[in-house]
Amino acid sequence: EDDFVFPPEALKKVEWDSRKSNFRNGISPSNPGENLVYRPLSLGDFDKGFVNLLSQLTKVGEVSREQFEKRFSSMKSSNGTYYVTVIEDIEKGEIIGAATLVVEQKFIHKCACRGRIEDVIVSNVYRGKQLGKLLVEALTLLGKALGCYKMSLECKEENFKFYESFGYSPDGQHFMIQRFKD
Ligand SMILES: CC(=O)SCCNC(=O)CCNC(=O)[C@H](O)C(C)(C)COP(=O)(O)OP(=O)(O)OC[C@H]1O[C@@H](n2cnc3c(N)ncnc32)[C@H](O)[C@@H]1OP(=O)(O)O
Repeated sequence: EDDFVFPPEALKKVEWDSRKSNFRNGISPSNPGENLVYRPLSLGDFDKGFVNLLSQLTKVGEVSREQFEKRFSSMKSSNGTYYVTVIEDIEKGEIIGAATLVVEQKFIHKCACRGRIEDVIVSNVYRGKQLGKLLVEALTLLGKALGCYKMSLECKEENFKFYESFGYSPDGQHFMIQRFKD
C-alpha cells in the first residue's frame, strides 16, 4: 500500500477552474498527460529517482535510504505543513517532476497561515510540456484552498515571468540570506 507524505485527498481541494495560467495542452492535476500521474510524494519514490531529480535543481549530496525515510516520516508527522508533490512517469516508474508547498503557521493576521512554494523542478527531458506550470498552479490553488493568507516563493529574476503567470509579483523588498553550510 502506498505511504504518502500527506493524504492524497488534500489535492481534491484544488479548484482548478480558478487557475490563472493557461494550459496549451489542456492538462490538469487529475490528467497530467499520457502515462503521467500527479500525487503526493510516496515512501517508494526513493527507488524512483526522486532524490536524483532534485539534483537537477541544486546540490543534494548523498542521501541514504535511511535518511530519506527519516525525513519523510518527520514531514508526514508534521500534519498539514509539508505538501511535497511529484509527477511520476508510470511507464518508466520514474519521478520526473516535483514541487513543495510549505504551510507556515503564524500568530499574526489572527493566527493565519502563509504558504511557500519550494523546490520546483521538472526533469530536463520533460520540460516544455506545461508540467512546471501544473506543479506551481496546483500548489498555489492548494495553498488558497487551505486558507493561506499569502503565498510566496524565491526565484531567480529570469523566472519572474514564469511565476507572474500564476498571479505572483515581485514585492520590491530585498530578500536577505546567510549561509551556514553550502
Ligand atoms: C520556487 C523555486 O523552486 S524556483 C526554481 C525553479 N526551478 C528551476 O529553475 C529548475 C530548472 N528548471 C525547471 O525545472 C523548469 O524549467 C521549470 C520548472 C522552471 C519550468 O518547467 P517546464 O515544465 O519546463 O515549464 P512548462 O512547460 O510548464 O512552462 C513553460 C511555460 O513557461 C514559460 N517559461 C518557462 N520558464 C520561463 C522563464 N524562465 N521565463 C519566462 N517564461 C518561462 C514558457 O515560455 C512556457 O510558456 P507557455 O506555456 O505560455 O508556452
